[in-house]
This record gives sequence, structure tokens and C-alpha cells, in this order.
Amino acid sequence: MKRKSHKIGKKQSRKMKGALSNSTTRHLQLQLGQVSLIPLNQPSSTTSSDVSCFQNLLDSEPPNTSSSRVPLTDDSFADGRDCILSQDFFCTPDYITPDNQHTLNGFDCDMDTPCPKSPEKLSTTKSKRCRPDVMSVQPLSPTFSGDHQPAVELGKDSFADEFAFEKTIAAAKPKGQNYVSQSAIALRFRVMPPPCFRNPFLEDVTEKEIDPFGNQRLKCAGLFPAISGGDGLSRYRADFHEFEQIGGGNFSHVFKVLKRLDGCLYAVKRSIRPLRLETERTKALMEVQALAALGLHQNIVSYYSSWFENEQLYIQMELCDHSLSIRKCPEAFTEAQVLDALFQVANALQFIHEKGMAHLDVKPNNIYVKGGVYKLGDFGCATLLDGSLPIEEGDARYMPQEILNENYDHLDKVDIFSLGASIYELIRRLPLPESGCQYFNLKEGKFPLLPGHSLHLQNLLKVMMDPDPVKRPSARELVENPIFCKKTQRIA
Ligand SMILES: Nc1ncnc2c1ncn2[C@@H]1O[C@H](COP(=O)(O)OP(=O)(O)OP(=O)(O)O)[C@@H](O)[C@H]1O
Ligand SMILES: [Mg+2]
Repeated sequence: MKRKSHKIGKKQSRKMKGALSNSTTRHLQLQLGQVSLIPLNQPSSTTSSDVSCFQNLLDSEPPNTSSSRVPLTDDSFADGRDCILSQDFFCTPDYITPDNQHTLNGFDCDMDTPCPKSPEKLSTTKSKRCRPDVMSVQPLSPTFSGDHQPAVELGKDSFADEFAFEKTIAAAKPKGQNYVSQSAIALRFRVMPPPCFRNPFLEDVTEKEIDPFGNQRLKCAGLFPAISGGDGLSRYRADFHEFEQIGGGNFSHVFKVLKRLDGCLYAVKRSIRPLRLETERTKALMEVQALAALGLHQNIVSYYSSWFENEQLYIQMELCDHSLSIRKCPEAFTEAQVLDALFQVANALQFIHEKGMAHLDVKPNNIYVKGGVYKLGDFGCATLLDGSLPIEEGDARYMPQEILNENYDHLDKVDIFSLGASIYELIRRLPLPESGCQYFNLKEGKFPLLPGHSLHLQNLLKVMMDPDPVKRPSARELVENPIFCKKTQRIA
């Protein structure tokens, strides 16, 4: 059985809902739509309800253009009180999601491609406008100096409404009454940056280069937990619109999401159980660190970003169509399809092994397909070939006997065995046995004939699953096998 100590438990839902008064709603809509302004005399204890309101607005259906706008006579802006940027808002991105973005309307978006085309540039974009007499604050900009260049371009409709709205605010509000306090700026740029982790998969980087604040941070015990959603706002909810759950393993749920800011589809993987202990977080981070250290390869699922929230790890990845699990891919593979999958995953393994890493959890569930391209994912068991990192083997059904016996001398050949076992399963369309005679036969590379498939392929699978790791081909040798000759000629 798979042993991944960092990924167990049940999903914890933390939706903050709160009752909204009309004025608070308008106020928060304004925060979402324009700038973050909280009256100075509003007690800081209102933070949690503000958060709830903010969350509610994010969770709610996108309002239509006309009703989503803040009434032009909003009291909080007309009364001329001093305003300060909300503390909460410093911890969350400030941008304006186009009204139609949730449904992808207005985007020339092919749902099959991970990056739908951006909307065509409109002649009037918010970023081009100069608004000298309107206070404009961009919490994400490096300074709050009043440079009136919003970072986000808006659609035409949004633009017209926003413009009318801003004009009214400008008229209603006496000049010089708004300011951004120094303490607010300090909050935005927290005194200490969050911790930097050493990536164990990357060599030749000194500790100092990685974390120049390391010494100071020693004095700040307790900072580490603060990265787990300490401010109560959800980066996931703020940055992404969730469509549906597309997968779930023993330890994570995977969702198809739209990133609000760039309008592209991604997969976000969230650990099911909160990672309360530092050791758990460090272990979970290894998946991210392995992906990040590997870099790009067409047969490896691309990694974009990751963060902790509510003590759960979120990993933003390239969205693929589905995995090769029997459930998702029930039809039998032809020999040509099998060779295609074998060749492409072998390429991924060659890349991984040449970077000094082993995957250690190769199986159909962890091989994804995207437009005919096979991609290896789930690096939760990845480790270094030299044995300098802890080793946790993946699903025992796909593991060779030596690793189950804790012989870690040929970790690259573990992946070769697992790939052979995965291809065997793909051909048979039956789950591999978990115990019994057949289970042990497979560990010795013994399996019945595979009707409809060439002897060349069957012999290759047998040698990939040889009980002696030394006799198994390396990933490079596999890729160079003459069985793929036609294929490589085609690619060349
Ligand atoms: N980038 C992706 N695109 C599409 N589907 C994905 C992606 N990543 C994961 N999935 C789906 O989610 C499932 C679970 O993902 P993953 O294997 O990474 O989670 P896990 O909890 O580590 O699983 P395991 O039980 O294998 O340890 C996959 O089998 C696949 O169906
Ligand atoms: Mg998996």
C-alpha cells in the first residue's frame, strides 16, 4: 500500500459566511470593484465580518453589469471621512474580474486548450485612462503614490460603468481627504517576508542565496504557521473560479479552475487533510519542489504555483484531459497507442532520471493525457537517485520487489518496472492484483501472453519488469529501442 504520511485525513471546509447589511455589501462590492477604503473610525474588530462579506461576494454568482455597480451615492464615500486602506485587503490581490469571466463568455475560449485566447484588446481600456482627480489606489502596486494606472484591463461594458462611477465618486468626495497611512503600507509590505524553503532537488545553491533573512527569521518563532491562511482570506477563492472536482487520490482533491486574472484553465490540487505539523508541510512541499526543480518537459505536467491556505497545500498545475486510469479510460489500447504512451512516458523518465531524480509512483492514475500527449504527474513520492532524501515508494502493485525489500540501489529502475507494469495494465484493462499468485508472478516479470500485441512489445515489457533491476533497460535505452524507430523517424 502507498505510504504518504503527509496526505491523509478528510477535506476540511472553511467557508465563511456572514450576514451582510446592505451598506456593508455595497461597501465590499466597492472594494472588489474599485479600491479598498475602510473608514478610520471603523473598529479593527470588524475584520472577520469584512472577511466573511468579502468571501460571500467571491462565492456569489457574478452579478450582471448594471446591478453589480456600487450605488453612486454610497454614504461611506460621500461623507468625507478619512479613509485608510483595509488591512485585510493588503493580504489579497486587488483586481477586477470581468463580469463575464466566470462563464468564459467573451473569450474565444476552446475548453480543450489550457490557455484560452485572451479577449481582443478593446480600444478603450482602463489602463490607458488618466484620472487625475480621482483617488486611485492599487494595493498590488509597489507604491501607493497615486499613479492612476490600474493593472487590469476591463471589457467595454465594465469600462463605461466604472468610468461613470468613478466620476461620481470624484465629484462627491472633497480632494485631499484620502490618504494611505504609513502603517498601512507597512502592513502591505510585511516586516518579514514569508519563509523561503531550501529546494532539496536543486544543487549548488547556498543557504544565503536561498534565504537571506534566515538569521533574522530564527528570532521569529511561530512565523511559519502564519503562511497557512493566517489572514482568513482565501487566495484560492480570490484567484480562481472552481468548476468541478476532476480527480481525487488518497491524499488530494484536484479541481478544474479558471484563473480569474488570466482567463486560463488550470488544475489545482489541494491536500485533503490540514498539514498541521511542520514536518508534514515540509514533506508535502517536496512534491512542489520536485516539480519546480524539474522545469518544463512536454511529457511532465507543468507546474505553475503553490501556496498554503488553512494548513492545506494548493498546487496550481497544467490542466490535462484525464488520467489513464481504467475508470477514466475504459477502452482497450491498440499496439500503436500503447507504444505511443510507452515512448512518451519513457521520455519523461529519461528527463527525470537525468536530473538525478526518481518518480517512484508511476502508474496509470498518475499518467495524464492532454490532446494526445501523455504527461507524468503526481510527484508526491519523488526523491533523489543518490538516496540523500527520504524514500517513500508509491502504490505497491506497480513496485518491484527490491524497493518493497528496502533496497534503494537502483531507484531509476524502479520507475522502469512501474512503467512496464502500467503498460501491462493498460493492455489488459484490468486492475493489477494486490496480492496472491499473480501479484508475485508479476514481480518476477512473469505474465501470460497478451493477444493482439507483438512479441517484440511483450518481450520489452518482460525485460522492463525483470526482477533484477540491473537487467532492466535505462530510460534512455528504452527511448532508443528499435520498437520506436518509426515513431522517432516521424518526429525527426
Ligand atoms: N493536472 C491534472 N489535470 C487533470 N487531472 C488531474 C491533474 N492532476 C491530477 N488529476 C486527477 O486527479 C487524480 C488525483 O491526483 P493525484 O494523483 O495527483 O492525487 P494524489 O492524492 O497524490 O493521488 P494518489 O492516490 O495517487 O497518491 C489523478 O488520478 C487525475 O485523475
Ligand atoms: Mg496519484
